[in-house]
Amino acid sequence: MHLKTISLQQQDTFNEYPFDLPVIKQLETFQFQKPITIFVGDNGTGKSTLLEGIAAAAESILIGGDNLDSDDSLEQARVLGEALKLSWSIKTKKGFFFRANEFIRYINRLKEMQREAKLTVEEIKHSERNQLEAMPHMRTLHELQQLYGDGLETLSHGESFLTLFQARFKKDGLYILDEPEAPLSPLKQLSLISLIKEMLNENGQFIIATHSPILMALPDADIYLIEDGKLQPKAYDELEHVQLTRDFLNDPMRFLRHL
Ligand SMILES: Nc1ncnc2c1ncn2[C@@H]1O[C@H](COP(=O)(O)OP(=O)(O)OP(=O)(O)O)[C@@H](O)[C@H]1O
Repeated sequence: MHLKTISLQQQDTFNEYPFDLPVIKQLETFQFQKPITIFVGDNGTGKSTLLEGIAAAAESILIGGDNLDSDDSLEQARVLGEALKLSWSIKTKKGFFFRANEFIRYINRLKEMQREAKLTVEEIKHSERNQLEAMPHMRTLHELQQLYGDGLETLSHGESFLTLFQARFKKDGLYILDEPEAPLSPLKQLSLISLIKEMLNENGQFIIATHSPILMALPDADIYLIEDGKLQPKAYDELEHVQLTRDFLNDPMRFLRHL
């Protein structure tokens, strides 16, 4: 465990986003008790906002390796981050903040980088230019290959996501994951659970917002439901996400005939 508590410092005004959100207004101090903390809640309850604020305050890097300052869409997150006070057992700089949309942009950027490097190497090979000019591009290709294997170009978003996670997980990291299930099939969500379990043995800490009943079942996680602006500890079986999914799968028609 790295991050122990987050506290919201006194604000002058609570009538503007993000401070107007009930979950932020009522935050006071929240204590992380276990290496995996899962935030659950209906759409719009503020899970992403909360995670973004924590990521900003923790100075997390984005999955692409940039810091949060480089992303305009995270401006309010930075404001919230400044209002949050964090306490650590040992502060870590390792880990990352993951958001599905940003990840897809990042994967596309990597693929583009690889494509361009390949093209440039080919061009130089078949030209009169000094062949040493190809070196930096070959280095890029080599580095991408080392990190992500041979398949980066052809992997789907879901496949590259897991490859990338595997490549990026480092010992002692703090991982803040906002709906990591987004590109993943149920089977791949199980692979993600297995990866997360491995990282727990490497002293990883995970803070996850999810709608996935599969990820909510991560063993030994603390689950908090955001409801009426409060963060309420819940057992897996008490969660509406789980109950509703279970009931639906048991008898889809029971639900569908009423829609
Ligand atoms: N930049 C913004 N400016 C103003 N309001 C915002 C901004 N970003 C989010 N909100 C509002 O804050 C509320 C909480 O949004 P947030 O994305 O944190 O919820 P969420 O629980 O993650 O939702 P979901 O499960 O749908 O992803 C929503 O009502 C949203 O419209």
